[in-house]
Amino acid sequence: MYGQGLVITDVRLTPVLVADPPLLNTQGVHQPYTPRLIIEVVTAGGVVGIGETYGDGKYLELARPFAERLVGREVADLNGLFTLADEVAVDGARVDDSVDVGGLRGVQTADKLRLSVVSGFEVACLDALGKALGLPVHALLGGKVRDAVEYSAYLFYKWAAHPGAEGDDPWGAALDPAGVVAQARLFAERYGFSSFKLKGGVFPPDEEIAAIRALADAFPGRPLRLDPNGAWSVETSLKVAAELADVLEYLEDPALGTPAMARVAAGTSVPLATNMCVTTFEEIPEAFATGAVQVVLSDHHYWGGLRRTRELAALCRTFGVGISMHSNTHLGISLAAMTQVAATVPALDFACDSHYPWQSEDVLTSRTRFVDGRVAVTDTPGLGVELDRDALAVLHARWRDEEHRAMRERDDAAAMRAVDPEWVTPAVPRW
Ligand SMILES: O=C([O-])C(=O)C[C@H](O)[C@@H](O)C(=O)[O-]
Ligand SMILES: [Mg+2]
Repeated sequence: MYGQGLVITDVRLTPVLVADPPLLNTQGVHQPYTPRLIIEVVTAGGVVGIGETYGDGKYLELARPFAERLVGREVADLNGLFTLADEVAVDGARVDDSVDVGGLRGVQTADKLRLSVVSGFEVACLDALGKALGLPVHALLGGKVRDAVEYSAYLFYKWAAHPGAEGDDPWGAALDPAGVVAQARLFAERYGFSSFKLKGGVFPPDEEIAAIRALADAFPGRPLRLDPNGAWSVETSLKVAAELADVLEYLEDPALGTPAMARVAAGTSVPLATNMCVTTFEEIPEAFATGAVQVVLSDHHYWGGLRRTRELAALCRTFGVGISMHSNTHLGISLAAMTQVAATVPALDFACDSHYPWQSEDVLTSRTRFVDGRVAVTDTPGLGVELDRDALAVLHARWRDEEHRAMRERDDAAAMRAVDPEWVTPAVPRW
């Protein structure tokens, strides 16, 4: 025991549904609302630490028994979170080796499910510990090596609005090269981003090549990335890589799985990045030994938190592999967590991904700002952000609302069936 004040006396779990625009990916389209889980860890000393993670049913059913076990432990016992997680049984039906349908996030193992839950609690414990000690989270991780973290604009093909919605959303449609460039200009104007990632795998590769070319013309010399989420064959990947070699900073998950990625890597000088074939420590040896990836896009949610992200960074550095960050739909708590850990990683050579600009709603008292494409690293104790309980209540009420029950599970293919009743998740490779 370090001190009675650090003992966890209560854990609050609040699932929420967050508005999400109709962003297209190779599996379908984002639903109007997406689930997230907000975690609050309360200490005997009266400090509340906050964390955030995925909110679909398979995460909630692990988070609840995990939260019960946490009461009586200390927020400083971060290593203990992992042994505790092993005690929580994972329903075998939730686990298979296929790519996670909703999230395009690589394999779905029991361990990875557990880690995705632990990560939210680890962040909440770090926030509480930092607040109790008067230290920012980055100091608990060893200290920041930069004062701001650079993010990249995350461009999506999208419809003007969700089916049945009244009027267009503030972003409008982006379904061709001109639409993609217009969206990129909005990102550059509103947030100052200077690198751009396009979510691909939506249209035939030639159309996506044209979109990247249009971006290269509109933003000469800026880093560009294309990510079809494994939708292409090795041959198609090599063709796209050859056509865009002069403008791509990297190609992200062009083909599915480490062997296919290794074959692509062997045939191109364009670096390959992944958040699909290397998403667990177990997948690293094969991928690094075969040269399948040159950049790993970490996601602290599924790697098991901020300290595990630093372990991953050390491994990448050892093997000469770059590191940056993947992002899925997330709120400001996770953006703060990403920023705090990214601030501590020495060789962060690529702007990180963030969906945050697409999220018009948040559970914080003030939205986090991007200035010149960067988020400032705060020295405020903990994560440096504050929960807005009213906003949390509103988003939770939506989650409870029977009308939105179907949205509690993210399912991009189901959302697509609203306009194309025949739609099923496409077989891979799609092209
Ligand atoms: O590969 C990626 O970067 C992602 O998986 C990010 C998101 O899942 C994105 O594809 C999405 O939400 O449609
Ligand atoms: Mg990706």
